[in-house]
Amino acid sequence: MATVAPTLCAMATNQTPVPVHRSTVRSLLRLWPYAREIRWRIAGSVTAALIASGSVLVVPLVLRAIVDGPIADHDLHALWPLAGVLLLLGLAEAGLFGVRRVLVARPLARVEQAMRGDLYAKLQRLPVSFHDRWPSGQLLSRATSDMFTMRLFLAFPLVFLIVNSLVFLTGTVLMFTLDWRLGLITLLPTVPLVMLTRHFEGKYATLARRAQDQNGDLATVIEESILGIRILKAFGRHRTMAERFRQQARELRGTELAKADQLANLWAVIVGLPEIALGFALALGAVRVADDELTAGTLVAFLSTALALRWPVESLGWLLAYANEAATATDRFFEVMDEPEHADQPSGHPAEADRGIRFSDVRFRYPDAPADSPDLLCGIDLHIRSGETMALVGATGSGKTTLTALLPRLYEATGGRITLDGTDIRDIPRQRLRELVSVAFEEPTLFSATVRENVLMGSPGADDGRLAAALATAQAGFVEGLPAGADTQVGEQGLSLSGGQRQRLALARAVVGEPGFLVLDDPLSALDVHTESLVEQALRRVLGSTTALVVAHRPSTVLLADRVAVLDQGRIVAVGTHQELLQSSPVYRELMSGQSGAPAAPALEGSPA
Ligand SMILES: Nc1ncnc2c1ncn2[C@@H]1O[C@H](COP(=O)(O)OP(=O)(O)OP(=O)(O)O)[C@@H](O)[C@H]1O
Repeated sequence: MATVAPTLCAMATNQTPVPVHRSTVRSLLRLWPYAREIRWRIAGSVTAALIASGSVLVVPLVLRAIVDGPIADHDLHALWPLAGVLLLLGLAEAGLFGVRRVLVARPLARVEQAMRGDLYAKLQRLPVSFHDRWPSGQLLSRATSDMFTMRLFLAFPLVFLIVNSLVFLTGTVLMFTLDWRLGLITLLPTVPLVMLTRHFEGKYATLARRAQDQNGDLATVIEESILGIRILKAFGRHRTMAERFRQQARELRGTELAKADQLANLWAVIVGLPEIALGFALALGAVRVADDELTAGTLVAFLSTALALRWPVESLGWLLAYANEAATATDRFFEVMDEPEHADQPSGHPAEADRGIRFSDVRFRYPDAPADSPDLLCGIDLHIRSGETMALVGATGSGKTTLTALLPRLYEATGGRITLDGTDIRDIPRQRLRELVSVAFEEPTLFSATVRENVLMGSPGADDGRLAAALATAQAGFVEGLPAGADTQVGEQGLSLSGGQRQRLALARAVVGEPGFLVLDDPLSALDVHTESLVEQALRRVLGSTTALVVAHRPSTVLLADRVAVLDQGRIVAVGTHQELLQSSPVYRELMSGQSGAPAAPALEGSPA
């Protein structure tokens, strides 16, 4: 038995991530590693769109030939071949735009799949502390709407930003070739347009980012409302939640309207200025045709070219807007992908010879804990001998769940070391560590899958015999009564099962792999007294062949353990058998008498202690 005097933990500082700002182009360039695989297809798509758009620019030249030739000469026979050329140009344009779409549609779906797969894998690898910080809706919107925005950018705006710029340049050269004076007039609005789009880009990028973040917040509210629907209804809080939803939706609508406002202003200028310039060019052109300085055919060709350039210029507004949205979506995607993962690095400490689980001067604080608050765990020293079951007791909020989460490295200890059979857990590859250490938490999470899949998650290779044994240990006989037995689908988060049933399946999942080390966080809390005692009997057999740490809120759970450790003010203040602690530890006595947030204990006669 050991008793340690509690002392207050030292303060530590909080860390917050620093946001990174990039230009639109730099952000979009980060998509290259994904787009590289289909670069030839994108190039093919650009080429097809370029030829199709180029064919539009040939039309004015054919028109000039028609006006100055067959029409001026009243020669109908010469008209038909030229009309045929116009028809062929139209067909080629339509066909090539179709080819462009075919070239990229499927490969881009693969790119999106790869990016989403990488994001999902990254989310799986990131530590629990990351998931504590990020609302799930923000992650959801990154994996869905942002992904869609990036794919659409690669499919359409990227291609047409390149194609339309080249068409604009070629068309401008053509207009200057036809008549440089008219060309100059038509080109005049370019200068104010360039300045305006630069100004627009900055403003629109801010709004696009805000809208995407608000989308994520909205997704969080919806997700919480659906997952927590029972609580909301039970407490009559659905109206409050609905108001929160409406508020978020209003904010998002406001931002979307502000975006539309910006785009409308830009569009008005982009469409308006060139039209005015074209009006002047038309007036000057008509005067010059009247003065015989220009042929009517050339004027028609010039005006058709200018009109053909309307689409490349007008599309600029929304192409830029879309590029901005894609850039912010890319930033949001890489904000997650850039998050550091904890590497499985060797600690450099020599392996200890002692077996079992050993916590040595282990410290921990949550990353988002207030800077002036003390560490939650501040020097945990505890040895659970090999094959021993140790109960962990402490007042509510004392950090018991947190301490157990350090063992499978769901959180990283901020100081000290934890060893399994003498090996520092940081020296054990994460995958292997989680095979060695099985966990069942107080709040049992089940996935939308069959009972079998949920339980075998704890040991993917296990056969039906092991599954049946684990279900028997957890007294989960109710599974046989389910419509398809172990192959019955349990709903999202197992909502179709009762709390006690879910808890038993989570327990079965923890024991199915016959783990060397077992961590149970109050595993029997949702069971009725009869089932609890049956599970205890079966669990005792499992605990006999493993080294276990069991968080105990109830005296009956303490009975499962060989020894008990008392957690108080961030430290283990006493370790011993139940009887020893009742005599020597005032904190334990207080906890067991139910005066410190823990349930009252009977005398616990007959305890294994
Ligand atoms: N993810 C988190 N981020 C920040 N603080 C947390 C987080 N999880 C828990 N805490 C805080 O850490 C403290 C200890 O929590 P923990 O769940 O470990 O206590 P516990 O002893 O298991 O409590 P209980 O007996 O009620 O289950 C609490 O004050 C809690 O608010």
